[in-house]
Amino acid sequence: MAPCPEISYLSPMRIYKDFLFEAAHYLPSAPIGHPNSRVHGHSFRARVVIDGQPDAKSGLVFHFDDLTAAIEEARDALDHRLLNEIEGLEAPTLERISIWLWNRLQNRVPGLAEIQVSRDSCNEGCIYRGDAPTLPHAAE
Ligand SMILES: Nc1nc2c(c(=O)[nH]1)N=C([C@H](O)[C@H](O)COP(=O)(O)OP(=O)(O)OP(=O)(O)O)CN2
Ligand SMILES: [Zn+2]
Repeated sequence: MAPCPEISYLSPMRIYKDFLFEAAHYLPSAPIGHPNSRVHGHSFRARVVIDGQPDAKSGLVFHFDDLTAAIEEARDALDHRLLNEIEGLEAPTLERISIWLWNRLQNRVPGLAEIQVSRDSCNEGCIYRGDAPTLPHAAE
């Protein structure tokens, strides 16, 4: 039977690495006077997930040293910054940060499957799995 094109193949092996960054932002779409419209800071947690099969010889899907190097470059661009000043993050929501990280890492991380960005302090997060069919923007 032919596979259903709407259900993507899920690899049986996933590896991931988490990293933290602290950053300031404001949400330009917030109403004037709302706390979200003023500069404030968050502690963010991000997770980079890779799908793949372990190499027959090395046993590795992707070496964590190489993943760490890619992450460090992206983390350095975010940590202790005003996110709104970063190209592509003019509206720095969890959703936009997830997309930004995906775009930043996809050429350096083979098998990139998912980016998660969360704020543990308020139990909120975003999971992004890369380019997908365009969805309506509920908040616009
Ligand atoms: N869908 C989304 N909604 C909101 C986002 C977002 O990224 N995606 N972001 C915000 C603001 O960043 C807002 O500052 C979050 O505020 P809140 O949930 O009240 O959390 P705190 O400011 O209390 O966070 P602390 O880190 O605990 O100070 C709003 N909506
Ligand atoms: Zn905020």
